[in-house]
Amino acid sequence: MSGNHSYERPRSACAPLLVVAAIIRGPDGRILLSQRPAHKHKGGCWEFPGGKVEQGESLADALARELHEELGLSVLACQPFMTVQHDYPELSVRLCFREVTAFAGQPSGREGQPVQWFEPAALSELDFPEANQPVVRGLALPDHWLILPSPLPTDWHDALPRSIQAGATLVYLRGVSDQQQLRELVQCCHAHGAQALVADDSELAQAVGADGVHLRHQSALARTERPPLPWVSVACHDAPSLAHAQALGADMAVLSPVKATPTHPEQPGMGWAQFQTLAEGTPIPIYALGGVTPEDLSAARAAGARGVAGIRAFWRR
Ligand SMILES: Nc1nc2c([nH]c(=O)n2[C@@H]2O[C@H](COP(=O)(O)OP(=O)(O)OP(=O)(O)O)[C@@H](O)[C@H]2O)c(=O)[nH]1
Repeated sequence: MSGNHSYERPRSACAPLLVVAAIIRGPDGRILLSQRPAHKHKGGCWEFPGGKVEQGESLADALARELHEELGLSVLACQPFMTVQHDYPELSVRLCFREVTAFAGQPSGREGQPVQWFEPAALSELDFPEANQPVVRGLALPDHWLILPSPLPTDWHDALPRSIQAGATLVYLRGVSDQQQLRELVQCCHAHGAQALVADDSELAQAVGADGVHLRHQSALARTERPPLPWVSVACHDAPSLAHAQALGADMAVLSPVKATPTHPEQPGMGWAQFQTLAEGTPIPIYALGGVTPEDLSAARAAGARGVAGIRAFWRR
């Protein structure tokens, strides 16, 4: 904690307040949260432990300092998770979330703040600062998103479970028109612990037992309401489509193309810098698509993505 407890928007500059916050998972998968003191901005809300980055301090140093001061923990390893920019009426914040993958010490609220471990599924019931919503939703999503190759490879009975086991626990079942085959694909996803989305059609999703829909670009633009399903994703290419995904109440967006792909070599790709600008302006978990492989996860996270999506590079034959 720094000594300055004021949270008024600085009069001279409107640069967002830079904050680093930690997603700390215990060995049992629960997540550590602390409760903000009543007198502070967003007092009484649960938060991911952290605080303001001081002048000249790196994010890693700020995180290490805050977790030591607030919880008595030493950070041994961490990686970017998501970056969220949010405008409260009274101040703008740029929240850099880091996933702490190794730490030493027993956490305790060293400043008298309540701290508690929560099951990930319990987070959606808690009162968080508004800026945290994309992260709370993002925590329920996987790092990897698999888009089914089309036409469906004949060896899918082996390759789909292998791809899910490699981490793609969200699967977009595209390009399959046969309902019976779609049902089998959904069952295969569920049997291996993955959720399944179908393209655009919520009635079809319900008929085949899928968990949601992925709205293609034009189909999303033609809608004014969110389909009534647990998961809704939207294909986006620019700021207006991301804004529309947000207005629909989508749970996530897939932003493409990040890089040129063999199928669309004429499209140059927006690159990570533009991706970052778009992702940070959008309060929805965003997946990077287009010439991206599972190995791009760190670059994608550093650019504010929740994860990476793809076809061939995510398909394990
Ligand atoms: N630490 C933390 N801050 C958050 C989260 N979400 C969120 O909107 N914030 C906002 O980010 C800002 C962080 O400031 P802070 O009060 O925690 O900073 P600090 O530890 O340096 O405290 P200080 O005021 O005692 O110097 C606050 O405006 C807070 O409302 C979160 O999950 N964790």
